[in-house]
Order: sequence, then C-alpha cells, then structure tokens
Amino acid sequence: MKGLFTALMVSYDQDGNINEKGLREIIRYNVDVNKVDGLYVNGSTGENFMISTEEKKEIFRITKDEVKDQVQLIAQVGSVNVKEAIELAKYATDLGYGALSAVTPFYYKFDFEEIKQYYNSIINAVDNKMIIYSIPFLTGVNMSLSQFEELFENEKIIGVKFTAGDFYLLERMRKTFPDKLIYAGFDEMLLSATVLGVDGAIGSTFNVNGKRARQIFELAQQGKIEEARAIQHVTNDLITAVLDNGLYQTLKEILKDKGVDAGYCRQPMKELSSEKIAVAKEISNLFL
Ligand SMILES: CC(=O)N[C@H](C=O)[C@@H](O)[C@H](O)[C@H](O)CO
Ligand SMILES: CC(=O)C(=O)O
Repeated sequence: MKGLFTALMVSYDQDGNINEKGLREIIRYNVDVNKVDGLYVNGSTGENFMISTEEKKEIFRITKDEVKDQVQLIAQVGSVNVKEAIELAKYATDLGYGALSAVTPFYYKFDFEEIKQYYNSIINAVDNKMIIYSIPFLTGVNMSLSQFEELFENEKIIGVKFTAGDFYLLERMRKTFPDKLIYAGFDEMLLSATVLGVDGAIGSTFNVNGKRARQIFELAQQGKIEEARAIQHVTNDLITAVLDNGLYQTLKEILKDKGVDAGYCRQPMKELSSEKIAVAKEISNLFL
C-alpha cells in the first residue's frame, strides 16, 4: 500500500446530493490523468463528516465499481459513532477495499484508553488492516510516540496518515516504526516528509496536482533535492492560492475547468462567489 493516494473529492449537486456521474469522472481523472497509486475514500476531502451512513456506503460502492482493481483503495470509516464505523468497516471490507482508515475520535475529549479501544473495536470486527488518521489541527487529538507505539501493538494497525507539521515526531516515528506505513498528509510539506522517509502520501490537492506530487516524491526519494524543491515551490504557489480562495471549492472549480463534473460542496460549506470562481480559473490556467 505504498505510494501516492488522492484524498478523493466527491461531486455533489447544488442540493447536496451525490452526483454519481461526476464522482465517476473525478475518479477517472485521478486514475487516468493524475495517475496516482490509489484513492483514499471518504476522508475530510470527501466531505465525509457532513454526510449520512447511506451516502458513505454509496461513495464506497461507486468508487470500487469504477476503479475495479486498477488502483489501491483505502476506506476512511472513522466516526464518533463506533457502531457506524464498524458497519462501514464491514461494508468496505466486503467490497474489497485493501485497507481501512479511521480518524481519531473527536469532539469529546476522549482519553487514550478510549482511543485505543475505538481502534481495536473497529479493526478487530473485520478481516482487514487499519491506518490511523491523525489530523490534530482539525480533531484536537495529539498522540505521543509511545501512544502510537501502543496502538501499533495490534498487528492489524499497519500505519498512520500523518497530517501534521511536527517533523520531530515524524522523524521519531520513522525511526521507531520501520515496518509501519507512514503517509504524509500535508501536500505542502511533501518534500520534507519524503526526505524523512515516509512510505507514501495522501492528499487533497492530488485531485488536480497529482503529477507534480509524483515528481516531488520520486525526485526526493532519489536524493535529487534541488529538483524536488523547485517543484515543491511551484506546488506551494498553487496550494497557497487554493487555500486563500477556499480549499475544496477551488479544487472543484479547477476540476470543472479541466472538464470534470466536480459539482459543489456540501453545506455548511458555501458556494464560491463569481469572483472566486474567476480566481479558480486563473489558478487552473496558471498552474495546470
Ligand atoms: C484537511 C485536509 O484536507 N488535509 C489534506 C490531507 O490530509 C491535505 O491534502 C490538505 O488539504 C492540503 O495539504 C492543503 O493544506
Ligand atoms: C487526506 C485528507 O485530507 C482526507 O482525509 O481526505
């Protein structure tokens, strides 16, 4: 399961319903044009925390149906409703997803024993593997090296999606867990994370910028740091512009500019103003 995974966007229509045709186009664009190694389905970028259980299942089903076995698939099933997480874990496993991932439980201030119980409950309910989804800036959950070590004692927990800027912790994790999979989560730090030896990356901006991500990742692995840095600079000019204009909405507008029916974001995320749509088109023309 090494390599580059797009955190898959989902096309919603203006009423917030899943647009199946648009979703299939986004998937094809990632497989055929961005040429990523896999898709990370129903993560933050899929707007997963704003949709129903049935909608999550529909997205898992459509994605597997479109991809078949062309690329690897990771199903993000995490939920503060553990019963839902287990239901989704079973569903995605039955569909043939190669691994599961679950965000650290959020909103309530769960202690570490509770977090550990959460992961073991989900993954021990199915015949599959688990990748921890750690994203402290959105969840408020910060885990220490020794806590990761305790979670990794369960051999079914095979890795972590590390969406954080703490590169001291990342380095300690790489050294301590040589056999676990570590995925970089922040696309704007891909070069630095690759230098520290991550096994792969999972990113929202790969929906549009997957080719540059591939170059950064491979050049850095080959030790061609200056070349990789030049591409990271361009990538970060792009990412900075996208973040300033509204992350997911702008990525969708760029996809639309490329002929992909990426639709709208789910409420409470807002629609872009016509000015911001124009900015998105400029970003698309300038960088992609
Ligand atoms: C919350 C979120 O979307 N995180 C993504 C993956 O972890 C990243 O790909 C970022 O979107 C990206 O690096 C821009 O900050
Ligand atoms: C990678 C990411 O942001 C996601 O969870 O979709």
